[in-house]
Amino acid sequence: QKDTVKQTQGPKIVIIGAGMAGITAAKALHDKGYSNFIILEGSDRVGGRMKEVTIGGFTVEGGAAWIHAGGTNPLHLIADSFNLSYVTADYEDYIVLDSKGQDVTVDFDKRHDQSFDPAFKFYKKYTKEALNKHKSDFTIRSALLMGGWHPTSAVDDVIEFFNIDNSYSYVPEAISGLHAYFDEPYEEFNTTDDLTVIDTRGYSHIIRSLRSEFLPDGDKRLLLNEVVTDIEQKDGNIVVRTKNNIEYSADYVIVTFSIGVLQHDDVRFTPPLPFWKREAIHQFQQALLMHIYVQFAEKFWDDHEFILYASERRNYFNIWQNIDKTLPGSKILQVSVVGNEVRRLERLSDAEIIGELLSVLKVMHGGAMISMPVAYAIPRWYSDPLFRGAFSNWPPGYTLDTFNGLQAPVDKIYFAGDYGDRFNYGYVHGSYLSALKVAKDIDKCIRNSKSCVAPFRPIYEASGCTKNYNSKAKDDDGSCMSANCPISASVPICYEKYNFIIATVIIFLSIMP
Ligand SMILES: Cc1cc2nc3c(=O)[nH]c(=O)nc-3n(C[C@H](O)[C@H](O)[C@H](O)COP(=O)(O)OP(=O)(O)OC[C@H]3O[C@@H](n4cnc5c(N)ncnc54)[C@H](O)[C@@H]3O)c2cc1C
Repeated sequence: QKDTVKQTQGPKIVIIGAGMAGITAAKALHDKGYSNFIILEGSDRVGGRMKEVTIGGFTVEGGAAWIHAGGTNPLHLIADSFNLSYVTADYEDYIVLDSKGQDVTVDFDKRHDQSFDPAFKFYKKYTKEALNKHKSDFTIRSALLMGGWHPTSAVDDVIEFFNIDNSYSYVPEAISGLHAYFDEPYEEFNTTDDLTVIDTRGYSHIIRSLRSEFLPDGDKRLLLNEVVTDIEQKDGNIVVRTKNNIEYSADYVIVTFSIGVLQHDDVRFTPPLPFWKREAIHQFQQALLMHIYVQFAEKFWDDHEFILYASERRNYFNIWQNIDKTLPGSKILQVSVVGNEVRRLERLSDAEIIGELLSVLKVMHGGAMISMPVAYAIPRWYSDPLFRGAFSNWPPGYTLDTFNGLQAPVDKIYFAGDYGDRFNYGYVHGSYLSALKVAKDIDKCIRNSKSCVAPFRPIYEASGCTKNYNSKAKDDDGSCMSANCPISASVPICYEKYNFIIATVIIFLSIMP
């Protein structure tokens, strides 16, 4: 079965993925007058990493759960237009328990206010200065150390975890100091609020609502269960092939699957993506995060919104959220796990995970007997080949130039997703903003070929090899590329081209008396 979708009106655009980015891009193109697009989605639903799960009759969020930075955030405005229910998250409403079940909130607050907070403020100030002075990147850990924060106890660890790992799903050693934005989204959208979604229709209600504004139910331009395996550029055309062995031809392709999927090479690009693009993809990060939900017959825990566990082992079931507070009567607890711990847990069986959780809850509650949960939900994003993790993150040393390469199209293949906005990466609204930009770029390009995004060329190539640079060069065909050029040379020279001159000079010198 080959290419059953015929070109009807305007250039053919294939959008891969029906999460926030894919649906937003399709809607933006529709709003600009394009109808000849299709959306290929590998799973059986619209929504991507916004996915509700039902536990004991209550709807909770297995993926994205918050609108980070409400205010004038366009996502917040969209949520309101579709009457999404949410409450403002209260990060000040917490209790801290240690491994003897003692309430150590006072110690937590003291260490936080006297030592962590001043160091964190130093970090933020230092970042602004470092950006202004074009200093090189550093890790959050190094800035905290410079600010005088030296964690030495389990309480210190949980202070750090709640404030940093909990936002970025990475340890402070593995997050870019220059580009980890703590304040910027809130300044941009004039707010201090994060909004916790509590809608029985799920957070993904807003994607389905956006979709229904331009794609009626049953519209053949949205195809579910179509896992793309290949994207091939052939004779000026792009062929998108799926696991079902169907080929879709396209003039433009918008890739919206996660940076994790791109990194795992689940989709083969022919010819392979250029080296600068592969660098940009593989050097970025896909953070790992797991929200595990457990429902009990009786509520035995504290009423605070967050219950923090000052565990002797860092990143071991440290952050518990009291869902009973936001969904009264649900008797549900949620625990967040990040990073390598997610890799370990996703390999365990549900029973093993629940066993570990119960042991921790028992310790936190002073050895109390805790009965088995009546229901649970354990979403596994990392091991799902359609996601390969939770959200994108900026690693230390990753430059703005490389980030620009991450956004750049490769010929007529465009990339949109939560890695697509400098100040809002990793968020649902990052995907939204990125998709709007890509739709605009494609529209401009279609209307006037001179307005297409200029081919990306990394700075390191531009500085080393200007005259003889060949953008079509392949990595291994011996063509004149940056790798063959002295990066810091004031006069760019590519060795291959000048090999014969060098050889001639050597022969001449060797035969000189
Ligand atoms: C546990 C967790 C918690 C999070 N918490 C928050 C939060 O509170 N707030 C927030 O703003 N963000 C949060 N995020 C991040 C947020 O969910 C994502 O940034 C956002 O949903 C990404 O949308 P997207 O459309 O770019 O990508 P996706 O939602 O991943 O959509 C891409 C789509 O592509 C499909 N796909 C993948 N591979 C293929 C293929 N080969 N062929 C066809 N289709 C394919 C996928 O099935 C998917 O539907 C969280 C994520 C997770 C997992």
